[in-house]
Amino acid sequence: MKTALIAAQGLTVDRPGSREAALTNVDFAIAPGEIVTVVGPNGSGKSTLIRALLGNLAPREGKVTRRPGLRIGYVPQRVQIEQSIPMTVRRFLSLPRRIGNDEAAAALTRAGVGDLSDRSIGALSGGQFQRVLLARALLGDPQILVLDEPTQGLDQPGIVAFYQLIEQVRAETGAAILMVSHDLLVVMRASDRVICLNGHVCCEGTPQSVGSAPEYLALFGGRGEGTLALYQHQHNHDHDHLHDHPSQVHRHVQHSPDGCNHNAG
Ligand SMILES: Nc1ncnc2c1ncn2[C@@H]1O[C@H](COP(=O)(O)OP(=O)(O)OP(=O)(O)O)[C@@H](O)[C@H]1O
Repeated sequence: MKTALIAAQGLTVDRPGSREAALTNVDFAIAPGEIVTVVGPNGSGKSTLIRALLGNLAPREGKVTRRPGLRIGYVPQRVQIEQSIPMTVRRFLSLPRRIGNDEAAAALTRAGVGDLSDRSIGALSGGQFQRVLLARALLGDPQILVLDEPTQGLDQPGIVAFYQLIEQVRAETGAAILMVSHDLLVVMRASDRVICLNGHVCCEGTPQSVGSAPEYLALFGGRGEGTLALYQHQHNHDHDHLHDHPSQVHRHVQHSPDGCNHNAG
């Protein structure tokens, strides 16, 4: 792997205010331009991993290394905006750091919402607001974009459109993408790697081809083709036949004694 932008070795992180681990012995690395999707059920430690990688949470054991001077763009899981406070999109982009009009316009255009600058934040749809958050994360020309469940609350066409946008951002800027999703089945197809978390790294691999699931293509009416993939990871299957299909291989890293309990394939 090219020199990682962010790497972690043997990361064990406690739940806040507790000596109980939210994450145990996690190794992680993301290279420049790579798209990595972290999936896992609720409470599996996805946000904890992101916070530890960003340096916002100190690990009990292990270490995190970030490339010196690394520019990170972060799209948070939830942002509480007081609807009654009148604030335009343009002004929102200047919080907390004042930015110039050209920079704001470029970021909004790149996020596909170049026409929303003067709109009130409170009047945006969920999908528009996500794009404004993305625009804000793009300010400062990040080398890596970190998105914590960015498609939460979007409908399926909205998810497809958002993933297409992210692919475009990667193509145009070369930024690496680290995306978190609680959806165990559907991931962004452009992901170079999918990491399945359940308190530890349960398994990782490439996303499965959506072409193998005609009912899924039917569901999306073709709109998801090339964008979404099913990620199958039954834990009771035979791996031997996968050697003929390298694109379908995933690697089981470690099992907890009581199993991963999230068979979703
Ligand atoms: N502020 C907190 N105080 C106490 N426990 C917490 C706190 N934040 C997270 N935890 C616990 O740490 C564990 C991991 O939580 P985390 O938010 O990382 O999971 P997640 O995979 O991101 O979940 P979700 O999909 O629901 O966002 C959970 O058991 C959770 O209850």
